[in-house]
Amino acid sequence: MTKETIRDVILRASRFLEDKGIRHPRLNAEVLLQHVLGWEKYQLLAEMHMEFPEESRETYERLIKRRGSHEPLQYIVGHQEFFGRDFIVRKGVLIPRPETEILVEEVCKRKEMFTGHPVIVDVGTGSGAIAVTLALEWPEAKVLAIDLSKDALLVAQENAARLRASVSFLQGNLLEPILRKGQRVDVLVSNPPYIPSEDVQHLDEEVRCYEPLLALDGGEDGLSPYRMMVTQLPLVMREEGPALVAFEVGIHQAEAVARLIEQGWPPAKTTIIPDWQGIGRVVIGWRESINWFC
Ligand SMILES: C[S@@+](CC[C@H](N)C(=O)[O-])C[C@H]1O[C@@H](n2cnc3c(N)ncnc32)[C@H](O)[C@@H]1O
Repeated sequence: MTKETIRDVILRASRFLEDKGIRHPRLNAEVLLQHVLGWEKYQLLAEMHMEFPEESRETYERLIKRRGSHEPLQYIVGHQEFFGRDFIVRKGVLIPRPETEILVEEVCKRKEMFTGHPVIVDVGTGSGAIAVTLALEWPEAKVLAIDLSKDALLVAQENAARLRASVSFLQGNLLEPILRKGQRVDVLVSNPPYIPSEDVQHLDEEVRCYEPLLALDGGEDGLSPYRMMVTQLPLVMREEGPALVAFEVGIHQAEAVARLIEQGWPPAKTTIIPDWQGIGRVVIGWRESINWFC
């Protein structure tokens, strides 16, 4: 009997994944095989006609079955790239999304507003993608990161350690740990749960059945976490000097969140940053430096 080549096995796995309704089945089949064999993409392409290594068959078929049940690829391989760095992810923590890179980019663009060692807080840190990236991209800053979920904080701490980022992690409800410490901050950044409760049931199976509900459900209209945080802005933002708030928001939420910031934290100005599809994705609120001697 002729043995199967790597290409044969990939094609069979792709067909299986396609039947299960997985988007980009071939890419998924290849990435999972690279993961099992510990190979780079170029090695896989170069060795397509090689005989499939029998000792890897059981593991590969098990992973393909998991993917066929719509478990996210990132949970199976255990990592996701964010802002050019590799982050560990596993069940219990949201997989960082490319849209969130816009949030980080917009914060980094505004570094010049601040001098010295500004205090940044990332609320709902999840895998730590935002906090760790900001700590590495803005080394002068002191970065704090909060999450309600112990599981998320464990992953975030692991990511900070692996990527050698200096971040202080706190467990608690939104800004409560900061209020408890009496800490004032210069920059507040957050990608909170923002899906309206009713809409959670309509999310893709991959998200709905595998990613943590705590990371998704933003209450009745999806705006509850913003409302809570905005109410606390006057108590947590530094009283003088420049200050910045940057929120990632869901579809059709940008205007409402901008109004919440303007009303809850006068005299803040706001701007909305669209994503690549033109959807308002990031809301920035800022207060310029107040010169009390003018
Ligand atoms: C949408 S995820 C964002 C994760 C990560 N920052 C990212 O952008 O990939 C929201 C995060 O907020 C956390 N969270 C939800 N409710 C919270 C609360 N009341 N206080 C603190 N964190 C909360 C969740 O555990 C989750 O990690």
